Amino acid sequence: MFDGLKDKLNSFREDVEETAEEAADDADEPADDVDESTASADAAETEAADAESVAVDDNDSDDSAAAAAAETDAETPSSDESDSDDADDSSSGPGTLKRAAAFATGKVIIEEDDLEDPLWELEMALLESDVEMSVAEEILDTVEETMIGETRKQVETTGELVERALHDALVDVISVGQFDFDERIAEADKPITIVFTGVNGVGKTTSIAKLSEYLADRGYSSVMANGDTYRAGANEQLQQHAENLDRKIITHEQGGDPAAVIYDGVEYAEANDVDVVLGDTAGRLHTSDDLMSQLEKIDRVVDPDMTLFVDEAVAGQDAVMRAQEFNDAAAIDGTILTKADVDASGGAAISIAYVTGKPILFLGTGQGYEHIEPFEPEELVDQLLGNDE
Ligand SMILES: Nc1nc2c(ncn2[C@@H]2O[C@H](COP(=O)(O)OP(=O)(O)OP(=O)(O)O)[C@@H](O)[C@H]2O)c(=O)[nH]1
Repeated sequence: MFDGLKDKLNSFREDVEETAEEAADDADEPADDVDESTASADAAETEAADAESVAVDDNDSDDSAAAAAAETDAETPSSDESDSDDADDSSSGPGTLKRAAAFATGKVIIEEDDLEDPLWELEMALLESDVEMSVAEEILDTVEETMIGETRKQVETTGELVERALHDALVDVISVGQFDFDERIAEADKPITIVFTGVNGVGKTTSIAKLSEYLADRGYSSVMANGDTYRAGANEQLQQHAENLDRKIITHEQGGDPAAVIYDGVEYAEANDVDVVLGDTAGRLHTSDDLMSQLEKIDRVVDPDMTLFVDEAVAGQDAVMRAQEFNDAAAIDGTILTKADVDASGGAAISIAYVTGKPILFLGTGQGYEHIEPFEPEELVDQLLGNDE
């Protein structure tokens, strides 16, 4: 699950560790930066250093080459300005002095310049993983804030600092709006009505069945109500799950009023002491306006206790966009993200809560009825950072 994202976060950590090591080496060994003999370099040596400075422009990470180039540039009037600027930054600027002073007292500093490349790489990695833009920016800001200018005793390694920064940044965006689903169910007056929204084919019907089983495991009875009266075959599909699980199902004819079906589900639950009504809805109508006005009608007629949006993790940015649209139209309370077991990117899992302001409550992790897991932000982040092994 989310292995691609996991790899990318890991390479960010390695990048920063490498950069910090180089920075610490520079601070520790200032003598390496300046070789007196270079000051009297003849024309041939100057040429060689110029060649090096070109290489430095191509690859900023070679600080000692930049320092050598700077020294030669100082002696060579024909050198261009930008070369010496580069060198100043990396070898003799106030940053290096500060860093050297900190290092001498057993502390390490990571500066903005050190992080520029790794952060850029991280941003690209997050976007490639389908993390939504505003979410990626929030993560980068938190990581940068945590790391830059942080002077710390060497009891915390760079690796640990990066991990703390990534952990905090990811938990911040993933846990937006989080609440305890089980507690909400336990405390609510029965019957509780939960309506499921989302487009067709993402695992909505299967998720209703899984949730019915999840509730049964916790001692709650449930009835299914098929409010997807639009799609041919929807009754049969939910019926099949109800039969498999031995649950009562309420259906109307195709083309009927979805609000009326779910209303009947509530009446049935009240009359038969059933704890939870699980109401499916259409994932597609003639127009999205029709779809949204249908959801509004269900809201008016049934006043559900919870509206859960269902989408598949593998849809990435599309799932994030749809979550936003459905939330705008029907004020969702949370998301069930299916097919997490076959999603490498993790972008939807990282982005949906931040974008909608409503939490992911469950992950679908397979095709079996037992394959539904409460969403635990801390656990997911530990897993992404490889701390669960
Ligand atoms: N791997 C995996 N497959 C899943 C998961 N959830 C659902 N599926 C599969 O996805 C397919 C579609 O699921 P459905 O529940 O039929 O989809 P749906 O959204 O209800 O479709 P409509 O009823 O058309 O809205 C089925 O083959 C499910 O077994 C999951 O968490 N992981």
